Amino acid sequence: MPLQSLPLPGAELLLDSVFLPADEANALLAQLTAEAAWEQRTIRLFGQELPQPRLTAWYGDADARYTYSGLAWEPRPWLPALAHLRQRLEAATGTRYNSVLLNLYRDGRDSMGWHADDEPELGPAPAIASLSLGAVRRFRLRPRPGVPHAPFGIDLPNGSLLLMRGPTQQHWQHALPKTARPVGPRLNLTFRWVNTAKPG
Ligand SMILES: O=C(O)CCC(=O)C(=O)O
Ligand SMILES: [Fe+2]
Repeated sequence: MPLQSLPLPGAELLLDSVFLPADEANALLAQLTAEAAWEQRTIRLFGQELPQPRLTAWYGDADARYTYSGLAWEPRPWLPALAHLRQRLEAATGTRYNSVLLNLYRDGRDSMGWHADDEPELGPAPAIASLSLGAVRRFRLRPRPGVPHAPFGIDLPNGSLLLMRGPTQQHWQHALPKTARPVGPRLNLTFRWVNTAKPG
């Protein structure tokens, strides 16, 4: 299915809810859950070190170093399955990516808080290709001040591709809230282009 545009002011948001067929998405979920180098990193919040409520792993080209939520990330070399997905996503979205952040939400207690992917390394209008595997979770968006729109939510099913690009990060924040519903694991991959710092 082609990417469909979601009409949000000040955003360019496109969704293909069946980018990968279910059998392929299920196989990838199992493979990446087993193979990725998962870590539970800590974040500093109000002077406290707290474990992030999810597991993460970062893969990319060797020079794609990145600072995210105040944490420095050294990319691990591409796993074959991730390199293959990168090619497919580059073809489907017409954009290049040099890294991918994997987030594993083990159950409904795992989550990601409100943020925008607006780190300087991503540039002013980053294209971020977000592939979801496993349990359906609701992805929420809320406008930053000045954007006349109510908060917005979309369910991201197994195998779906959400593309955020253009001014989306400037005008909107997003989050993956916890849910009290009993849900299985969900693995999300966000492919990004990180501008690499050139020495000297
Ligand atoms: O899990 C998701 O759908 C969102 C992940 C996200 O926002 C991020 O990795 O920056
Ligand atoms: Fe994000």
